[in-house]
Amino acid sequence: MSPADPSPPAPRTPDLPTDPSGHRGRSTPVPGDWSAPTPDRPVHATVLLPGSKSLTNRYLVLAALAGDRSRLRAPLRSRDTLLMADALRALGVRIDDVDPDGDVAGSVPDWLVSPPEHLRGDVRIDCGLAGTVMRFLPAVAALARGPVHLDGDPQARVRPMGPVLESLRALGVELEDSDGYLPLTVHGRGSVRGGSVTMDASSSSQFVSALLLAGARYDEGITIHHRGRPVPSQPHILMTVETLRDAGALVDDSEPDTWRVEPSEINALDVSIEPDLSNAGPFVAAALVTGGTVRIPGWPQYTTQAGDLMREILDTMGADVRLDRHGLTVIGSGELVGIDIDLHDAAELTPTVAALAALASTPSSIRGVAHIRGHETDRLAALTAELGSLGGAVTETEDGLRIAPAPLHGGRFRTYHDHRMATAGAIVGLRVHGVTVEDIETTSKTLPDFPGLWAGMLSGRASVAALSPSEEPAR
Ligand SMILES: O=C(O)C1=C[C@@H](OP(=O)(O)O)[C@@H](O)[C@H](O)C1
Ligand SMILES: C=C(OP(=O)(O)O)C(=O)O
Repeated sequence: MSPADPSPPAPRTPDLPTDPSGHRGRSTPVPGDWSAPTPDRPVHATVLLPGSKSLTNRYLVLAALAGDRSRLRAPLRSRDTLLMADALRALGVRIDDVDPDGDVAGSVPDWLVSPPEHLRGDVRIDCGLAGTVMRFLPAVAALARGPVHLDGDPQARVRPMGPVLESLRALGVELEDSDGYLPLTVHGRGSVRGGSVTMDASSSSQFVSALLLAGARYDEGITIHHRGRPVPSQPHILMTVETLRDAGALVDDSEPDTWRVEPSEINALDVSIEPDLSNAGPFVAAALVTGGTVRIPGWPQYTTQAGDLMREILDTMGADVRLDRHGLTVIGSGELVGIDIDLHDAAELTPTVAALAALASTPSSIRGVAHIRGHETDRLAALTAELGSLGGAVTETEDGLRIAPAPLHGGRFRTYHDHRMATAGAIVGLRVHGVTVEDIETTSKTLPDFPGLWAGMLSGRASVAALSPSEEPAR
């Protein structure tokens, strides 16, 4: 549990959910909306999920800064990782598709990443709405030779970046920003002095990860001290530390709120990317909601992914959850109870847990996630508005949500350019007829073809294999 987590600095102009008609409650479906399927029987499926966004983008950055060519096996190819790859290509990194070794069913090409001798400047980088791109790349761009301009989607311009930018300045980097936000220009000089810096990382763990990932290549390495309210999403910092160690960097994370990376070469990597466990959330949730069975092959037995917390969440909310060396199996009983949980360490799961909570038979409380007001949208306001518009009894608190049981009805679920809002709408639709989701394509931020995967899970098509009855784990 994290200590009380009142609001960290809010995004500049929060993308507050407002209905253009000025009305709360049911809004009318719009042509092009996605009709969330409501299955008439329990789901029984094995779902092959693509790689982790967070691991793919960390390994891409490290491979770009390495001394030799790296191989990323089964990387995620979604908007966030393709933007990262394109940004690194613009800086002079070569990234080629190669066939994976062996004929692995459902596999995607590997990436071979060849770093240039020097990163080049005079380039423009589109960050889209990717926190990992907009936060990680300024620290990399500082090593380029020449100016690097970064901008993104209109919603990206309100996501906080100030602490990472101020820290770079303190480490000797020249940059022009928009008062702590995109757009910005980093004037790369080919090297960065580095050293010690104190920052407030209470609005995003990505500020710490950004400096750590590039810090081994700074002349004096980097030491980061955090001062402020607790840093959220801490498993993501451990992920950064472990990926750096995979690349041979010396990292000291033994002191709370302090991280040190020694200056060193970054070794070439040959790594397999784990499936994305946060993206697995809505799929394993389907077992709980429908009283079925969903199996995710390749769910790691050890991981730094925050999404691994789904196992505990589903167990608490009523599922039978089994992890073995083949992967994860979640078996729903038809019962779905509420949860009282601090999601400070796994904040990106909030929309999934909130959707489950709205379907639960007892009340729920989600705490410790004030900072997700600066995620893709103000997720606390968005979830309150959208679950509420379907009849949900949702109260926004200073650092989370309280959700009481209430009969839900169909209606339009707006998504605010937020992939996890879209998948939250899909979860509710599993049990509530007539839910339509606005802009389902926004899921492509971290998941290629979510509608296809979802339909496949419900019907046994595509890259999803229905379990034969003999394979079904005993209840
Ligand atoms: O470093 C990363 O890959 C991420 C860190 C977390 O960000 P916050 O610390 O801003 O929550 C997480 O929510 C995000 O989805 C991915
Ligand atoms: C917060 C998220 O993304 P980002 O990496 O853009 O911060 C998320 O994926 O839930």
